[in-house]
Amino acid sequence: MEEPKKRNLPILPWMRRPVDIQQFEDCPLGLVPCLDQRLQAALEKMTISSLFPVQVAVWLETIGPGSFERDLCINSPTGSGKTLAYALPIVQQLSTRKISCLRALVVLPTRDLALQVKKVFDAIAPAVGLHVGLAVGQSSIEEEISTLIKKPKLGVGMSFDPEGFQTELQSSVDILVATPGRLMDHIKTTKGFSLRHLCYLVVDETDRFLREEYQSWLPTVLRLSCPDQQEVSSHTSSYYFSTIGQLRTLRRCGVERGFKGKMSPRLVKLVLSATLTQDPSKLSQLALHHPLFLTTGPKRYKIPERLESCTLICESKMKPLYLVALLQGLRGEKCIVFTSSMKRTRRLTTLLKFFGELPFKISQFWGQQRQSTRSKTLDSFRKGEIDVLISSDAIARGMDVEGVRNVINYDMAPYVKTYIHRAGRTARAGQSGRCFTILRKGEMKRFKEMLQKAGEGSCTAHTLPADSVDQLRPVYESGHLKRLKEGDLETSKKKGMRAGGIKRKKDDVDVEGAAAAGD
Ligand SMILES: Nc1ncnc2c1ncn2[C@@H]1O[C@H](COP(=O)(O)OP(=O)(O)OP(=O)(O)O)[C@@H](O)[C@H]1O
Repeated sequence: MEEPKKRNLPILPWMRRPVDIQQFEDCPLGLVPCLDQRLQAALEKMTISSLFPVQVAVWLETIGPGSFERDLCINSPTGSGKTLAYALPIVQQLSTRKISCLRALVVLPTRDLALQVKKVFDAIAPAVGLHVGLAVGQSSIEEEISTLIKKPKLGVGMSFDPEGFQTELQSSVDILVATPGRLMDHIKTTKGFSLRHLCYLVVDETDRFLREEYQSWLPTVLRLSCPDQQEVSSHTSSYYFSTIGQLRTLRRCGVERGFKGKMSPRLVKLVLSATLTQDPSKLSQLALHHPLFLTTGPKRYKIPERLESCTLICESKMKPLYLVALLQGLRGEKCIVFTSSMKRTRRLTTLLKFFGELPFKISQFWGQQRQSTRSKTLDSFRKGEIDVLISSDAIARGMDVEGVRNVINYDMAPYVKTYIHRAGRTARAGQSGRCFTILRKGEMKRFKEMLQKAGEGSCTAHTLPADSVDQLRPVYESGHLKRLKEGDLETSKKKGMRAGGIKRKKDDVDVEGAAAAGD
C-alpha cells in the first residue's frame, strides 16, 4: 500500500517552540510537588514509586505553576505513561469538589481502550472519594444508565418517572470514560445526562478521532459543555469555535462551575497521542485554548528507547514457515503478530493450527469479534494462558499488556504511524522489546524509509537457525496450504449459500489503517 502523498502543511506557531519532555527525569513520588497523600498511597499500591518524565511535565503544567491555564497537546512515545499523565492531575484537581456531577470526560476510540483507561482511574479516583463511570457500546444501556445517573429518593407509593425528574436527576459519576458512539447515545437519550459542569475533556489517541467519521461527537461535546453556548447549533459551532471561541478568554476561577451567579471556568482540554497530528485543519476542530505543545525530542516521532527493530526477509509464500520458525526460536515469549486485515488474521490462525503441536499457545483478536470474546482473549493473554496473539490492527493502539516481549509484523505496516503503534505494544514503561518485520526483498527500501520517518535509524537483520525453516517445509508443502485452501473454499461456499448468492462485503482492514494514513 502506497503511503499517501504528503501535503506541505504549515506548522502552527504554538507547535514551533514546544516543551521538550526529554528535559524531565523520573521523579520519586515523595518529591512530586503538592501530590495528595491519598493519591501517593494509591500509586504506591499500584507499585508505582516515581512519575515518568511525561507525567512530571504534565503535572507541572496542571497542578504545578501551569495550573491548567492552557490546553495541552501531548506527543509522547508509546508506553511512556500518558494515561496516568492526565488521570493523576485531573483526579487531584477534582478531589476537592463538593457536589458530585460529571466534571471530566475521557474519550477513547475503542471499547478495549476505554476499559483499560477506566481501570487506571479506578485505581486512584476512589482514594479521594471520586466515582468513575464507563460508557461503551455492546453493553446494556439501561444498566449503564443506572450506574451513571442517581435516581431520586421516592416516597412510599411514588414511581420513578424520568420525564418528571429531568431537572433533579444527578450524575453518579465525577469522571466518565467513554467511546464516541455510546457517549452520543447518552447525550441524545439519557435523562439527566449533562455535560454542562464539564471541566476537563481528554481526547486520547487524538489522531484517530480527527477523522471524518468520528467528527460529530466533538462539536456536540464542545457545545454542550459550554453552558452559555448551548444554543449554538452544531452546524455553526465549528465556525464559531474556530474564530470567536479562540479569541474569547473565559477566566478561570476557583469556584465550582455552572452554579448560579458564579463565573464558569473554561473547559480544559488535554489531547494526546504517540503520533499527534500537526495538521492545522484537524487540530482546529478541537478549538484549543492557548495550546501548549509538549513533545519528546526534536523529531516528529519517537519510538521507545529500548525497542529494537529487526527484519526477516523471505519469499511471500514462505512467510508462514518463517513465522513458525521465528516463534519457535522465541520459545514461548509473549508475542503479538500483526496482519493487515481481519480475514488474514483468521486465516493465519487457522494455518498455524494445521501445524499441529507447536510449543506455544495461540489465539486471535480482531475488531468485529464480540466484546466478551475480545475481553476474554485479552484476559488470557494478560494472564499468560496465551503466548502468541494473532491480531489485526484492532489492538495496535494503546493496548497495554504487560510482558509482551516481541511484536511481529507478519504483514508490513502500511504507514509509519501504524508501525509506531504496533511496535509500541512492546518495550513499554522502560522495558526492552523487539519488533520483527517479515519482508519480501522488494519491500526493504520502503521499510527502511518508513523506519527513518519513525525516528529509527537502524534495524537488525534477524537470522533463523539454518535448518529451522527446512524442517517445517515438507509437512507444510504436503498438506497445510492445500487444507487451508480447501477450508477457505468450503467456508465461502457456505457463506455464499447463506447470503443467497449475494456477494460478501469486502473484508476490511481493521480500524487502524485509514486512521494512520493522514497527516
Ligand atoms: N510512573 C510509572 N511507574 C511505573 N509504571 C508506570 C508508570 N506510569 C505508567 N506506568 C505503566 O506504563 C505502562 C504504559 O503506560 P500507558 O498505557 O499509559 O502508556 P501510553 O503512553 O499511553 O502508551 P500508548 O501510546 O501505547 O497508549 C502501563 O503498564 C503503566 O501501568
